[in-house]
Amino acid sequence: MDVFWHRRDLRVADNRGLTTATEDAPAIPVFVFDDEVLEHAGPPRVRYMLDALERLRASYQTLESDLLVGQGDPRTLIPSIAAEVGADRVVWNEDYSGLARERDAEVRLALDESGVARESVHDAIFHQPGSITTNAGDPYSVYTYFWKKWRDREKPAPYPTPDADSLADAATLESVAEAIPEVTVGELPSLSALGFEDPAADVVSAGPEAARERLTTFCEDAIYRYDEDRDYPVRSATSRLSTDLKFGTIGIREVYAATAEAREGVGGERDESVESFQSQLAWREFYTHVLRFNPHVVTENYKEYEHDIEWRDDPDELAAWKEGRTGYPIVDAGMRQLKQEAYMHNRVRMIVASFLTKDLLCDWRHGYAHFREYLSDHDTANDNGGWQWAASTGTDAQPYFRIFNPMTQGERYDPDAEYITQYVPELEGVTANTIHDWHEMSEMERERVAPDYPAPIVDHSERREMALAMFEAARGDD
Ligand SMILES: Cc1cc2nc3c(=O)[nH]c(=O)nc-3n(C[C@H](O)[C@H](O)[C@H](O)COP(=O)(O)OP(=O)(O)OC[C@H]3O[C@@H](n4cnc5c(N)ncnc54)[C@H](O)[C@@H]3O)c2cc1C
Repeated sequence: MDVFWHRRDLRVADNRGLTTATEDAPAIPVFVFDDEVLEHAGPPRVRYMLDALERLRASYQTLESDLLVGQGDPRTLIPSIAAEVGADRVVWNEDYSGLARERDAEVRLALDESGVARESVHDAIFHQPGSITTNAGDPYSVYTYFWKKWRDREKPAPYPTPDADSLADAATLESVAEAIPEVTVGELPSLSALGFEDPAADVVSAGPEAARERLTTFCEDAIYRYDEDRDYPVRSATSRLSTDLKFGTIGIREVYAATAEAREGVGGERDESVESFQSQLAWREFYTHVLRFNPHVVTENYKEYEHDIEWRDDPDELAAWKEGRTGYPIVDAGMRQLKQEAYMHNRVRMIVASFLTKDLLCDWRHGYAHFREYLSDHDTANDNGGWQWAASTGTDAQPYFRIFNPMTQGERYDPDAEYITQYVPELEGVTANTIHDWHEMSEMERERVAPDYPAPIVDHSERREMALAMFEAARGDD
């Protein structure tokens, strides 16, 4: 018998590790609530994860099996479970963050000591770290070159769902749960038992069925206007699959296969649009590779500057940003979408991140920590990549003087201020032109049209100059 250890792959379909584990012998599926991982989690993600686990268990039940659920340290629990069932092998899918890799190395060691074979496979991404490199064999630091190679590599088809015969029966799982006190059959702790409050946000529905529905709906229509519409937050032109991909409730091969099918027989702009979506999947893999080879980026700048960047870090300005009351409408709308939906549109993520780092001159680590707490799709690699890109400390090929103007960004990507007024009710009924001119209006005018909405907390042009000076000092420019 093999043990299959679920982590960020909460599904039975298109799961490479599960296919590997069920190849020669029936497998016993296990999930462990790891205290160390939970320390870094936020309520929206734990909510999604518990719901996804509920559905994972149901999938196993329809296959006449069940899910073993443990709580504690996988370094001891996984070897105990393996010993209890006399496992030939423990199998899992790779996780690429530094914390996960350290833990997995220790689990490997413990299994080696107890003489149980173990195997980990690459599942979450198509092309494993180290497989797409420069001609000199180094990992890419520039996305464009990475993308070209990623695009041209063959993409494997989805793995099949295992059948009932390839899984341990429920009675076998019961006997393990009876023998190990930290393990139950499928019993999931409540959010509060795990130390989390109910999230205030409306978290996206969890599990493979919901993910598949999002994928199907996206591939019917929005994928063909993705290239043109993806930057406009009100146009609903993106897939909303990020939380599903983070928890692996849908496999990357299944996602890609659906996009490849959508591409068949279409030409011109529709074809380009599908490719544009596929290139976002490549960004996800690019940042995974960056994190794998640079685990320090979680806390340190990816890019080296001559001197430390002297961030300003004003606590009141940071609080105004977090609460969505900076007086820059598109920024405030984004920050409020985050709190309401545990999600924010990509264009707006770029705008709020640029605003925090380049207008408030606040260290990207504060923004990253806030996103980590509130996003349901927080993913160390993507979140960190996004923040460091915006802060000019990351892999961006553009230099530090890429500074978004929050007013023109709002005007360009939300011309009718529909997104803004959806999340900033104080501006309801105010014309789009007035909203986009908010920074130029007199105090009296602002008071007249929207008395409850704040004046801009900083002057963008002044702050832009300060940001340039801050980066030039860090570069050691005269
Ligand atoms: C400051 C900042 C923080 C971010 N934090 C995260 C995060 O924690 N988790 C996360 O998944 N994405 C993050 N992103 C990337 C991007 O904003 C989200 O992936 C996207 O908005 C999710 O919506 P979607 O699923 O509808 O995306 P779609 O546009 O439909 O894209 C499909 C998938 O491709 C991947 N993807 C898309 N854009 C990117 C990107 N720029 N970088 C990496 N992967 C991408 C995601 O898995 C996404 O689900 C961040 C971006 C920025 C600028």
